[in-house]
Amino acid sequence: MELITYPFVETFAGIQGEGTFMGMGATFIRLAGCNLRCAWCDTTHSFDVDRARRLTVNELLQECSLTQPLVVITGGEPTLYNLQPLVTAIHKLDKRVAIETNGTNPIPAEWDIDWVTASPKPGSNYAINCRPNELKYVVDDRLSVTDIAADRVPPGHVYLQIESCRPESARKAYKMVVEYPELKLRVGIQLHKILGVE
Ligand SMILES: Nc1nc2[nH]cc(C(=O)O)c2c(=O)[nH]1
Ligand code: SF4
Ligand SMILES: [Mg+2]
Repeated sequence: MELITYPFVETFAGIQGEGTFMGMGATFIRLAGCNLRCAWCDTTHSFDVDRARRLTVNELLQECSLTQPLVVITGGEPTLYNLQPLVTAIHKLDKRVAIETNGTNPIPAEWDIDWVTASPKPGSNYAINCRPNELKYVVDDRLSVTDIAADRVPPGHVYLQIESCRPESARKAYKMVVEYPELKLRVGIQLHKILGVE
């Protein structure tokens, strides 16, 4: 049987900079390739699948030092690949697995991912085709409150993330939280960018 390989971009130990687990020590695994092209994407270096090294689960785990309690699989769009073998291997090392997805693809329950962060994007008309634990919307000029699917996650699990630290985005996120209290939104930041780390 042919072993599954993943297009590998980078790994680093740091802190989860976004969402519910913000500030927690995390090992990041970034895979290449994305089915969208967002105007303000901050990981365009993950787009080129052809240039990425293809690693088996074992090779990937050798590459990463899984020192942190949480492992965040991100991209790009990591759901383009069957993540089940990778998640199973990480669980055997007694680590929890979170994923960062744009929400366009279903995530099979068999993958057994512990925490799904979906960040619906304008390029997919804010599609959510998985079952997220939390939602993260980048507040750009286009985002409207009608795009926000607060009913898809438990109350208080929708983050309005400020786009590229822009003051207009921060003001818009603030206003949305205050004007729509019934949606139980939260302003979200990217702590790693404020701290100047990866
Ligand atoms: N520190 C840190 N936290 C993150 N949370 C989600 C990230 C991502 O790029 O998906 C990310 C990232 O790139 N760095
Ligand atoms: S979905 Fe994420 S990785 Fe893909 S283009 Fe948009 S911001 Fe970049
Ligand atoms: Mg990032």
